[in-house]
Amino acid sequence: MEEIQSQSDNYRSSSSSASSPASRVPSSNFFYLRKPGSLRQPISFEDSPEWEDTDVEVRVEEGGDSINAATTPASPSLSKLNSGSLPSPPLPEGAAVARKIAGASVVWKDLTVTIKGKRRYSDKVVKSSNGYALPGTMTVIMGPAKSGKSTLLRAIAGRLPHSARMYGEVFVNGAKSEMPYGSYGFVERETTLIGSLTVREYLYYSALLQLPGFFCQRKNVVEDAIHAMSLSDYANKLIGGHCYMKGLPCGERRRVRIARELVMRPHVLFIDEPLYHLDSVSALLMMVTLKKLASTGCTLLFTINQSSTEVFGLFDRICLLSNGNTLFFGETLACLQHFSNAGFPCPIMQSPSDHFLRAINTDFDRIIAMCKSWQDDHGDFSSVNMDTAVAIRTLEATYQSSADAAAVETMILRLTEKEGPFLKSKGKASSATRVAVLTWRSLLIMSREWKYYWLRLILCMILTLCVGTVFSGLGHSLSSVVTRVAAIFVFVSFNSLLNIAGVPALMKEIKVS
Ligand SMILES: Nc1ncnc2c1ncn2[C@@H]1O[C@H](COP(=O)(O)OP(=O)(O)OP(=O)(O)O)[C@@H](O)[C@H]1O
Repeated sequence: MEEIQSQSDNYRSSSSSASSPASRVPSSNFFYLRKPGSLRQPISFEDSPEWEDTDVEVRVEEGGDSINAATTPASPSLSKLNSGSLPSPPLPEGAAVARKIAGASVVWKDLTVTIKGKRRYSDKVVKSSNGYALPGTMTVIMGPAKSGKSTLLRAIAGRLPHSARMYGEVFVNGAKSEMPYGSYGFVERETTLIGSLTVREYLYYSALLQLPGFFCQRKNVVEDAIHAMSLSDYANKLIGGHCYMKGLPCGERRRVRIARELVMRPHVLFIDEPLYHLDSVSALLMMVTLKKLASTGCTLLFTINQSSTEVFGLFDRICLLSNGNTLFFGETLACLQHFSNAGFPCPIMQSPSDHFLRAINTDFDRIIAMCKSWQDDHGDFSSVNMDTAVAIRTLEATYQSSADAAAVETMILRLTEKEGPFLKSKGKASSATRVAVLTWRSLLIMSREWKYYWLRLILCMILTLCVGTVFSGLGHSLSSVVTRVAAIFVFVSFNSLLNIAGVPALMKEIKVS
């Protein structure tokens, strides 16, 4: 402990400015952070009056904060869906309504995950993690690469691979049951999109494949999803990105993937790395859009490797992981205070997320060792002048004995002491509908891609001729050459036909749903 203390002091003195830890926590204005304890979202399902899966129209004042009030244009669908409540007075034309989704409280307790390698189960990838995500909030799992972020997210969502073993408990609305189909959405880091459909078409066909009911009812959920993900400007554009078609920008493609899950109107949305490969502007736009979505009541839980200061300021709670260990869980501003208390105050002008990851990412040790001679000549190029392993141990020990950890336990107890309403399954599209959609969509795609289809077919024929020549040159009999060539021809053209028709992507969708 003495070693830790001396290292902490060493770190403190090497940091760029300000001596007292408390004074190092930047003002909320600087980091766009709200004050600790100022979250006013419902803390459990009981506090969420709109539990049933209905929409509530809320008048939005003109000039209201667009981040804090998600608005959708008044549409007949909303009033129809709201039929269980008293009829509301007609809204003026063009008036905006804020849509309320009943989020669900998600709690994970003592969650540990091991993954089976070639022979045996690995060391723990996630170790005794505790935390919770509440309706109307954004909770982020942050940490360096390979720290177990995606594994924790998958474990909470019940999406671990078969090779993984999970210990501990996950509660949804206080109950230990699995989340039924359609009550939650999970957005993978990379999912296949069908390039020759427009955004609207893609979402429409996804809705048809995923939801039961009539075709016309899907239009409303699709329009809502487009609006929620700020995709209105791209709704009629081709997704593209293959067969020489110009694709949508990376940020919009990510938002389309999220919108695809939103057509189910999930209570909880899990997203693995929503900012993956996004530049800073697209990342901010993505986060503002997600913040808007969270403000409608949905519970958002996602992983992030790193973020800018502005983006960091939008998060409500943070779960900081390093090598599977939870170094902090709580409100974002409290995390800054936690680092400060442990002796790692965030230097002025440094992004909190950069600072956290700098302090806990062991890869930096290697870089510093590599640059040692250069560093001697040019002074310290890093604000953290301390063994990362020691920093991790210090932060973990400080967190375990902190009031933050105790507060998390109390909150978990509160959220799990009573079972709330179970989430209901949304039902599935019938097999007949799926077959019809598959056929119709494949025909549509082929009609759009026939040019590329024939191009591939011609390429296949050239390839076949070349292969045939090689075989003939090797002295095979004519009949066997013809047979082989025909087999290759059929195989390659069938394969390209399937690819073009978007069948693999569709099969994946059916499998997931
Ligand atoms: N299916 C799997 N099979 C074997 N090992 C796995 C599997 N999934 C994860 N791991 C291992 O678990 C550890 C944590 O992986 P995980 O993907 O959860 O980390 P991460 O923080 O999300 O990393 P990144 O940001 O790089 O994706 C890694 O060492 C990884 O190799």
